[in-house]
Amino acid sequence: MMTNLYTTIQTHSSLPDIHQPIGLFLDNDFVPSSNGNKYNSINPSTEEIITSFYVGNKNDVDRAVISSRTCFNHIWSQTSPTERNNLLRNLASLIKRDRVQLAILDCLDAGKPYHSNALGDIDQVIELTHFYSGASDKFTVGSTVPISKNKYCYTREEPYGVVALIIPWNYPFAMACWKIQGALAAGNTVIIKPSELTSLSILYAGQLFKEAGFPPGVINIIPGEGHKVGIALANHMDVDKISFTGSTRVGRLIMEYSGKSNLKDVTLECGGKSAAVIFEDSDLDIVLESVTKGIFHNSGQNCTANSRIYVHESIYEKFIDLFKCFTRKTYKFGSNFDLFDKHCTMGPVISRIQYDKINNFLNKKSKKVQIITDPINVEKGYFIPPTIVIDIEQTSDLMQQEIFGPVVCVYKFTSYEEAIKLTNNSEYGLAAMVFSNNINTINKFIKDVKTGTVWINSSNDEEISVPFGGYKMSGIGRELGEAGVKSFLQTKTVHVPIH
Ligand SMILES: NC(=O)C1=CN([C@@H]2O[C@H](COP(=O)(O)OP(=O)(O)OC[C@H]3O[C@@H](n4cnc5c(N)ncnc54)[C@H](O)[C@@H]3O)[C@@H](O)[C@H]2O)C=CC1
Ligand code: BAL
Repeated sequence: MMTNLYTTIQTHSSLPDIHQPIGLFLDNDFVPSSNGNKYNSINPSTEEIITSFYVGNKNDVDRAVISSRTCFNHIWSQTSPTERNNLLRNLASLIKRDRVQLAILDCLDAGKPYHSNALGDIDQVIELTHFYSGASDKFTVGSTVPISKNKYCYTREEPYGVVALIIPWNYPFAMACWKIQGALAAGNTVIIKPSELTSLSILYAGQLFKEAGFPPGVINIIPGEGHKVGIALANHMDVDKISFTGSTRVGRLIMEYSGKSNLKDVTLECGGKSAAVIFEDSDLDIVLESVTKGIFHNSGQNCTANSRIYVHESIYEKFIDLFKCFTRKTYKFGSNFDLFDKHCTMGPVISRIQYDKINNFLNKKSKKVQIITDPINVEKGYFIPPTIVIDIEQTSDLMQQEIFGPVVCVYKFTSYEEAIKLTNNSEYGLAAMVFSNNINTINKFIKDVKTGTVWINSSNDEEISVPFGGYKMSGIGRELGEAGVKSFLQTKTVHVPIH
């Protein structure tokens, strides 16, 4: 019997149907998994099945590693930086050509409002791919070190070889490309495991990698569950490097798997509980625009979401009133909760599990805590309205744990010293936002805060050309910019005598 490896996904009549691959992408072909197992993709706004797709297992991971290793040894390691740059440039054009299809898939699969979120995610990837299409001969250079009149040393920056990439569901296509493009520019072959919740856009992109001209085995895509495919990749003795984005809980496991297998290099982008600190001299229009986007964009499912807000006591009441109004005006579910509605700026959260987890956080709050939200009436879908929590204790779970939903805790402070102490009182250290018109306050905050990113009078306006990553338990290493290529290179030192 012929195995069907494609399906057609239909959306609105004004949008194209999608010719969707549903197999594993191995050696530039879509193939069934070795045991034939499939997983359903659920639309979080309707709870309906979009399609089902093949999910891999340890055998499929072994096949993928052999393919990636063979390709690395015999083909990809022989390519020049210019050839790699050209292939990435082709890829950028193809992603641009199929921007709408990719945005539709992330909209359906991850519940992203099509106009206000999904298209923007793909646009970021187009920019990123252009950026990295000039990277192979620029961010891969070593250095020359003078030693003495009889000797110098130089370093070569070399790819690891086979790298495994494990990504989450909050930005399905973007998170995949943040890693893939950098790893390829550095000259590695890659095996990517998307989240089992959101595998469609990266599978679709398998066709684009092939069309762009990447040889078979440069990019293999093995969808599947973390406890099967993820573990098999992280434990594999012939995977040279692993780059992971997701929860801190799983990030710790990835380190363990590396330690217990071949000590593969590890990059981790994990959780966050980022604080926005609003001083009394800040511009409240800028504050409102920034912190609402910083928590409610993508339904709060951002590792850098400003899920804690500390406000100076002198403007606290005023801020709460304005914040409520601005949120009501700006973050709206589409009419009939339709993600394709032009006015939709807020979607559901990803899954029933996340929906229950977020509601549990809210239900477990202590009596004195107040929740400001507008209840919604919806029959289907994992919709949680924007939720502002006040009168909350700094030590509570809501304040300390990553909720990963449209929930923000607001707390008042009286002095700079208290504000910075509260900000740094977190096991995470991904990002912080400071709002003030006083350059001295800002400079002091930048120096004192223990986070990998600081936004000044803004929040979550990402730039693909600068490093991104966390202090403390938010991770190890950096992505994006030059760092996003360097993290996929290892250094070889050469000692050169001069006789
Ligand atoms: N910082 C971030 O970007 C993200 C943070 N999270 C946090 O994690 C919480 C739980 O979300 P999950 O989807 O369960 O995240 P997760 O960390 O379990 O999943 C992320 C990726 O890791 C894989 N994975 C899971 N267990 C694995 C294992 N033992 N070995 C190897 N790979 C494994 C998953 O299949 C997925 O591809 C969220 O509520 C949020 O707090 C989730 C997604 C992204
Ligand atoms: N905006 C992409 C990374 C994150 O916030 O999860």
